[in-house]
Amino acid sequence: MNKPVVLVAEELSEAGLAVLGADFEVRHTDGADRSQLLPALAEVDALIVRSATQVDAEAIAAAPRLRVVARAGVGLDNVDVDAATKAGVMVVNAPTSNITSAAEQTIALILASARNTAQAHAALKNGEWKRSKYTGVELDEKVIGILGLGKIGQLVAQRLQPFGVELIAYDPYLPPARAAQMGVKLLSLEEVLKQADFITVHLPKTKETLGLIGDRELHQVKPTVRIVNVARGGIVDEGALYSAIKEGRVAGAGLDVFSKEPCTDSPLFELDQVVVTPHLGASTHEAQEKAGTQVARSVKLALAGEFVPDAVNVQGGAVAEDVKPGLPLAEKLGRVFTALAGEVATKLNVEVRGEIASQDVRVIELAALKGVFADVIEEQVTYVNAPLLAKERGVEVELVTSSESPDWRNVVTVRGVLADGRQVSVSGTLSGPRQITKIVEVNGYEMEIEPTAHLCFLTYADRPGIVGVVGRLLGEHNVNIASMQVARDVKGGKALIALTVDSAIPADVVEQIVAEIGADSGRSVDLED
Ligand SMILES: NC(=O)C1=CN([C@@H]2O[C@H](COP(=O)(O)OP(=O)(O)OC[C@H]3O[C@@H](n4cnc5c(N)ncnc54)[C@H](O)[C@@H]3O)[C@@H](O)[C@H]2O)C=CC1
Ligand SMILES: O=C(O)C(=O)COP(=O)(O)O
Repeated sequence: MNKPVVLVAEELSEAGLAVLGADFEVRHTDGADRSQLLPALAEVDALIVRSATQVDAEAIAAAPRLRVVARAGVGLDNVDVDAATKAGVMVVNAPTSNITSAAEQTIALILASARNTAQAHAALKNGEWKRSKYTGVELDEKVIGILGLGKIGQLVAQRLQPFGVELIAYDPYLPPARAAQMGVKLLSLEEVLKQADFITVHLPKTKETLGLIGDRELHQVKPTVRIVNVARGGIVDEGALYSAIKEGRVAGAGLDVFSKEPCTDSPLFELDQVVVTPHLGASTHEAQEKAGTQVARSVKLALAGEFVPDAVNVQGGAVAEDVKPGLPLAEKLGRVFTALAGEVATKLNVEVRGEIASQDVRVIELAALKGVFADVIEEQVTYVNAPLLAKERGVEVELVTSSESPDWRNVVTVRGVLADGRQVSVSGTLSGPRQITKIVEVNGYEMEIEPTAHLCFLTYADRPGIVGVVGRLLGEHNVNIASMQVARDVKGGKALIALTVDSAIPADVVEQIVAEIGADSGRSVDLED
């Protein structure tokens, strides 16, 4: 069998490559070069990038086999997560891998900016001993304004505390009590701009944050303020920053990131008050080793079809061990449901009853949805896009849980209402020590059958002679019956035959059976080809 192909589009640590091991074919390309990237994507199952590769809708469309995009770092602004989700492609990052490195780089730039370290260094190496020109400022007793008090912002706050500073922050999504625990006062953006002697940016680049610190904001700051950006270029508008420094409205800046990268030519580089580094926040051996190994592990899990804790576009939390066996069961029930319904339901309930219901079972709902759409949609259906497919088709989905399960330890039911008001349901369980998958209910009829490769369900008016007719017709078409169960509500009422057979029953044979026994419905289900 061919090994899954992992395309590494930017530098990945040796440790990361080692985690991937020999089970994958690892290919390399230069992700920043579109003419290399796009053709290289044609056959890949996984793509690993850092910040220089644009994983946009065009790139995703160029990768029909792609199952996971892994960002060996934090920021996902170079990955079109919505386009990936639509295509059923999982997106993962390594959310803690480089945060210490980014925080340390921030401290370096704050201090370098306060003490003119880089400029003095360059001058001295150029033979100039200039002491008064490079007189700086202390951090002691200064007010530091942190924009974005998330993982990196918090590490920066911790590291600045011993300098004797006052910490304030702007982050409307963080509870003030959490900030207070860290000795940080949460304020409005305007207040932070007004009060801060240093401003350090730790926001993600989003529609809201792009240009957040622009001309208007830079007219509100103290003229002695120094601004450090180790987050993303463009959050602080570069043109506005240039004018503010030029006009003496801002004292200096430390920049690790730029609106367009690589950036080797910028008006900001002409200003002596500006110290710059070429996006080095995550460039330490430690961060790269962590980022590489974390994403390699995620890629392995994703390609093995397992739950990936760092996935950013899969709903639900971590999957408990005793919930995991329920996933293939729920997916099968979803497929049987759609085969029984013959159409996509307008309303779906995924019910989980029994011991596992006390856990987070949202992933069972996802698995059921994946099954529901698996045989009716051309594109790949995954845990990632299944909820989106339901939403696009206007299917209302609800997860119902209960710890009560009278007959079985755990039961999963997929129940739906069709456009004409009909109800369809199918329930299953994992039975015995070997956890054998069993269907235990179809449309209200109790039964116990194993959902093997080929199944058939017939509903009809209970009367003698039906089993014989079904057996004869299947025999005539060389379809061997593996098992058969008959269930009914009351004698002479509605009955259901559930069959497992050794080969797919052709559609015309099902029609013939339905016609001969006058069945209300006949549905064959093929879970494997
Ligand atoms: N220079 C470099 O090499 C590195 C840069 N980064 C950048 O740093 C950013 C922050 O990373 P983390 O702290 O790990 O992320 P995080 O998600 O832990 O923190 C971001 C914080 O920003 C806040 N926030 C989001 N949108 C906001 C808005 N519109 N207004 C105000 N606050 C908002 C959130 O509430 C959150 O607390 C990343 O998105 C990435 O772009 C990350 C690592 C290395
Ligand atoms: O992790 C991040 O968000 C970073 O900015 C680091 O980017 P990089 O992996 O060094 O290209």
